[in-house]
Amino acid sequence: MASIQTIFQYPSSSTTTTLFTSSLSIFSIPTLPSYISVKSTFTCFSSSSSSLSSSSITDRAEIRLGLPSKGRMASETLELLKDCQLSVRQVNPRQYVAEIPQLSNLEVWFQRPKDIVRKLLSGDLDLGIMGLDTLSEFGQGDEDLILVHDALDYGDCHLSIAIPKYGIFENINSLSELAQMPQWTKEKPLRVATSFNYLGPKFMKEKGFEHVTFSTADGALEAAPAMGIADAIVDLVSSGTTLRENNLKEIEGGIILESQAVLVASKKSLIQREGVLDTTHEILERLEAHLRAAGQFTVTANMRGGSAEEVAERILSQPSLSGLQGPTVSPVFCKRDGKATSEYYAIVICVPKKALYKSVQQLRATPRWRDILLTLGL
Ligand SMILES: Nc1ncnc2c1ncn2[C@@H]1O[C@H](COP(=O)(O)OP(=O)(O)OP(=O)(O)O)[C@@H](O)[C@H]1O
Ligand SMILES: O=P(O)(O)OC[C@H]1O[C@H](OP(=O)(O)OP(=O)(O)O)[C@H](O)[C@@H]1O
Ligand SMILES: [Mg+2]
Repeated sequence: MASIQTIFQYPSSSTTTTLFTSSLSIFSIPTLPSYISVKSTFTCFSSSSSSLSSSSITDRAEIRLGLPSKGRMASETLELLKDCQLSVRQVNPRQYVAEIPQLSNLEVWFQRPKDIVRKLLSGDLDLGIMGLDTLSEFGQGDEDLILVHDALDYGDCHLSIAIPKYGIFENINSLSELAQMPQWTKEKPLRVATSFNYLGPKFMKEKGFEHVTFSTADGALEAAPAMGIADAIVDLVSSGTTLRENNLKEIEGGIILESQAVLVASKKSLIQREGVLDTTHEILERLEAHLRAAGQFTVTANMRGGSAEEVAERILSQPSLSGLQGPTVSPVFCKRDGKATSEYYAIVICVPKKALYKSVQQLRATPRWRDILLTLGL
C-alpha cells in the first residue's frame, strides 16, 4: 500500500503545522499559515509503486518546478501563477526552461503533465502542477508524492466509465447492472478501451468485475465502441459533449475520480533539498490568498416579506441556496407616515464562485426579490 498525502486543507486552529506520513511526523513548518493542516491521506494501491520511486537527491542547487508544456492545462496554469503575482518569464515559447522572478533560485521546466509526475519521482523535479487524474494514474500512490494543494480551481473533469446508449446497453444504467450482464464470460469478457491503464483496471477490479479486458489508446477513445473495438471506455469527461456526440452515456457508480489541477511536491525534495520547503510555502501562501479571494462571492438581495423568518424560509427552500451557511437576513427600514417601517429584508449569502450562476438564478426565481448585488471576495 502506498499513499499520496494531502498537506493543504481548510482552516485549522493551529499556527504550527506538522506534516505527517502515515503515523510518522516528518517535519514542521512553523511559519505556515494557520489554514494549512494535515487533512487526510488518500490511498491508491500499487504493486509496482516502489519500483517507480527511484529518486535520490542529486547535486543541483536550483529548485525545479514542472509546469504543463502543452494542452489545456498549460495556459491556465500560467494564468493562475500570474494572478498570484508569480508570473513566469519565458524568453521563447519553444524554450522549455523559464523563471519566476519573484522566486529566486527556482527554475521552471515545461513538460507534459505525465512527465512531470515521472520526474518528481525520479528526483529531476521538486514541485509540479498537473491534473489529479494524471497524478493518480502515473504516481500510482507513491509515498514520495505530497499533495500540497488539492484544488487549484481549474482543469475540472472526472474520470468515468461510459457505455453505448444503444444495443445491449440500452437498459443498463448502473455499474452493478453492467457487471451483472450475462454477456461477459471468460471467453468473451467486457472490453474496455482506456488510456488510464492503472486507474481503469484498479477500479474495475475493486468493483468486482471478473471478466474484463483492457485495450489502450491515447485519444479519441469515444470512437472505440462504435468501431467495434471495445464495449466500454474509461476516459475523462468534462462537459459531456464528446460522450453525447458519440452516443455514449455515463452510468451510476461509474465515476472513478473527480479531478482538477493540483500542486505536488516530492517529499524527498521537501525534506532534503535546501530552500524547497520555503519556496513551497511561499507559492502555497500566494495561491491560497488568490484562490480564497477569487473563490467566494457575497450575494446581497433585497426581498419583500412579512418577517425575517418568512424570508429566510423562502431562501432556504431553494436547493442551490439552502446548502450554504446563512442566509443573514436583516430588515431594511424606510420612513412611512413618519414611522420607520420595514417591508423589505436584505439577505446576504456567501456563494462559492462555481455555484454563483446557479445561486443567482435561484434567487431570481424566489418570489418577491428586488435588487441583487454581487461582491467579490469575503
Ligand atoms: N475535457 C477534458 N478532457 C481531458 N482533460 C481535461 C479536460 N478538462 C480538464 N482536463 C485536464 O487537463 C489535463 C490535460 O489534458 P489535455 O487533453 O490537455 O492533455 P493530454 O490529454 O495529456 O494530452 P493530449 O490530449 O494532447 O494527448 C487532463 O489530465 C485533465 O486533468
Ligand atoms: O466532456 P468533454 O468536455 O467533451 O471532454 C472530454 C474529452 O476531452 C478529452 O479529449 P481531448 O480533447 O483531450 O482529446 P484527446 O482525446 O485527443 O486527448 C477527453 O479525452 C475526452 O475525449
Ligand atoms: Mg487529451
